[in-house]
Amino acid sequence: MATVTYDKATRIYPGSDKPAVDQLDITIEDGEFLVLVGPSGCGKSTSLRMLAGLEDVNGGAIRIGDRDVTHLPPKDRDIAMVFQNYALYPHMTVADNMGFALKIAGVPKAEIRQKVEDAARILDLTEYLGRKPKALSGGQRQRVAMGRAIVREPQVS
Ligand SMILES: Nc1ncnc2c1ncn2[C@@H]1O[C@H](COP(=O)(O)OP(=O)(O)OP(=O)(O)O)[C@@H](O)[C@H]1O
Repeated sequence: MATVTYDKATRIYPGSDKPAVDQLDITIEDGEFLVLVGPSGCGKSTSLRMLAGLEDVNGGAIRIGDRDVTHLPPKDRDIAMVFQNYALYPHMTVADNMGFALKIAGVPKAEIRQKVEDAARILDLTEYLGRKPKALSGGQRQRVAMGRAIVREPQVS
């Protein structure tokens, strides 16, 4: 894990005259669990998407540990994120969904199986590993999306 720093980070969407996120200044310490609370449209998702590299930062900077990631592409940031719609692959089982990023990264099959089984135990998903997402409840789908983030053991999740 690592410290995450927003240093007056600002996002102005093209065509908008008002920042969606205006000089956000916050440090999230290594191991700290932070919840962003605020009214709809106040900029919570935009703030997370800036950290993940899915939105341009138009002012200020974002750092992960000592690295300035402000202009790094998402793939170089070592971040995992769970999206609101979970973005699960409908044709894959729960186990394959959870292990997919590791498979792409070339991790050996036995190691993937072990990591997926460990994450499934934590998330109470063991009995669903062979199911497809359409046969799961909303909460179970959400936990699969979390499992997919956990198995990668990223620096930030
Ligand atoms: N792609 C976009 N283009 C232009 N404006 C956008 C875009 N995405 C979000 N916004 C605007 O930026 C502001 C912040 O949106 P954001 O999605 O970060 O809010 P939020 O706090 O996560 O809201 P919610 O709680 O409803 O999910 C809103 O006014 C929204 O309309």
